[in-house]
Amino acid sequence: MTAHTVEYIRYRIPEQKSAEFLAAYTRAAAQLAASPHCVDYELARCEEDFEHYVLRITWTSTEDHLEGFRKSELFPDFLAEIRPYITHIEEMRHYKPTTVRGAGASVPTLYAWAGGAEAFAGLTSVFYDKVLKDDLLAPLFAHLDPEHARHVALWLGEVFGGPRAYSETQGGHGHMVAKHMGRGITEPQRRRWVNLIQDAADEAGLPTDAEFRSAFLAYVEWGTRLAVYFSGPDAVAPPEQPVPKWNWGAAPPYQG
Ligand code: HEM
Repeated sequence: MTAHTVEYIRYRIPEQKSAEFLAAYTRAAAQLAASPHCVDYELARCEEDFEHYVLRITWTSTEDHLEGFRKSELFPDFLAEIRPYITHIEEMRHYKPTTVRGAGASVPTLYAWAGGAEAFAGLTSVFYDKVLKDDLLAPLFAHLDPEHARHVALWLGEVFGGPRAYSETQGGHGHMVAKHMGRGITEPQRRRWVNLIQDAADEAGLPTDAEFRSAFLAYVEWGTRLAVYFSGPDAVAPPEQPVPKWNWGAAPPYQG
């Protein structure tokens, strides 16, 4: 369960009022957009019956909606726009999302886009060949488990939307974090890791499109900075949590 609350407001608006209703909500939406308590909103119109509309507003919590937004200086302007339509409301209630949620397959995962398990196995094989020849990194990996490259490939595959292979065979997020603890990774070593994995991505033939590589690098930046933190003297092991999931972010794949 997330803390977020989804408010659904169902309207039945007579056809002759629909243009002014939409215009009023277009203006009222400015107050939602300005509210730190509002996560997102969407007004949808029924395709089968044009008089039906559903407004979905995700609030940071029910209390934030009722005590935050409704008592904020944004609310009077919001209410002034929508007041004429209050009598047309058929339902206005708060809902809590359940665990049944997810994304469909209309956008391929980064894992599928990269080429699946084989692509990540190729990447980490090239990468650790480089690591073991590298002056800054080789000392850190002096006692490398021969299975290491394969484990990291499973990890990356899971992070990028592939099967839960690392969680199911290696022990999940906590196990991966523990592998870095006490290793005292320095910033120059982290940066070298970042550089070498990008060289390896080129050599292993991972896709070179801007969208894939920017998402890939964003994860590598995030993950390596966490690795440095967890390897340091002040690290506190996190509570057990699922392997992070990385997605395309602001630039989804170009599917011309
Ligand atoms: C996105 C960044 C990173 C990822 C995804 C990653 C992934 C992993 C994983 C999955 C393991 C455990 C392997 C296993 O279960 O056998 C591991 C271990 C390790 N990682 Fe990382 N790592 C990252 C960053 C770094 C960096 C920046 C360094 C050092 C410069 C580093 C050094 C190590 C070392 C020394 C081990 C232990 C190897 C051994 O077992 O001997 N990692 N890493």
